[in-house]
Amino acid sequence: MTADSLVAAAEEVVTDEEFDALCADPEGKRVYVGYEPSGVLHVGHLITANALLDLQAAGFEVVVLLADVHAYLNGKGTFDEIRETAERMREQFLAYGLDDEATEFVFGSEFQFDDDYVLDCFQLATTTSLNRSQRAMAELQSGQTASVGHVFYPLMQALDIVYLDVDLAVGGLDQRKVHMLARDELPEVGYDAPTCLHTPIVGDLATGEGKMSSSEGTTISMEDDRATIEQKVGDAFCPPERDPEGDLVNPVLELFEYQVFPRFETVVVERPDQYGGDLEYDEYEDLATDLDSGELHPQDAKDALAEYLDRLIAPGRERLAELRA
Ligand SMILES: N[C@@H](Cc1ccc(O)cc1)C(=O)O
Repeated sequence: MTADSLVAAAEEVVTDEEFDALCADPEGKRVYVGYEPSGVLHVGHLITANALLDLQAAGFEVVVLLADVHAYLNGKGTFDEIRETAERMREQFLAYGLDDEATEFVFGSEFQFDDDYVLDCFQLATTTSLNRSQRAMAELQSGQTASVGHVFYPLMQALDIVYLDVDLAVGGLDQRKVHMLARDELPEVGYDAPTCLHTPIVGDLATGEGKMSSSEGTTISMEDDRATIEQKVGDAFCPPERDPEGDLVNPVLELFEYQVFPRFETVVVERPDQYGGDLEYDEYEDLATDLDSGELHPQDAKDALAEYLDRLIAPGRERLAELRA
């Protein structure tokens, strides 16, 4: 089994050999993703969640870290607020399809205040340079001056991998520097270097630039109703042809590639008979090629994307509504 066949939306694994060895015998192997609690899941969360679903299906044990202490260190609110948000996040992950029985949800605060953890963290603080830790964090908070909390953050993230007894650390490509720090620095304090898997980052929906995020620009969240999804996707940047240089990112295609095709066997683009009738795709590449050639009109692609995103999000959206009622 390879990274590509196992996790449909993996951008890279570090290293291939280590990952292949884990996949050859996933029994009892643990994978995790950590999330700073946020009240509403959005596409960024869902892409890593897809990787977890794939790995769960392949036989890995899945751990979801609700990183309450990290969110606190990152200035995301009072500790009580963060804990409450984490609980809502858990509900939405389950509604999205993670198996309740097979998924272990852990709050960071359950183990990050233990004496051994804290002492290890301080030891890592003595062996890791300030510069390295700050650089690892820089990706996460663009333009922000690092606080002392921000340089403890990556050290703790590295130690989480050890204390959660994780074999494979999963995260978006933006977690790469933290994971590389973990690979280099954990052995300095006597622990193994973790194997890592990184999922792609989807560009902003409206412009295709940068990273789709909930704090800036346009993303799709689990709160969005059908009409909102249609409107956001309808307004999305979707150049009719792919850019051979690869500089122009098409977020509509990215969502098909990383979000829709990994979760559906076939994608049907509905079209009235006078425009050639329905199109059916088993593979992302075929859809992208048809968009390039003009066989598939961007508007029809967008309508189909809205339909499939809505199907993915609906159970979590309903769960959110129940929690609020
Ligand atoms: N750094 C992750 C959150 C995280 C925190 C702790 C971890 O162990 C793992 C992940 C993010 O930006 O969302």
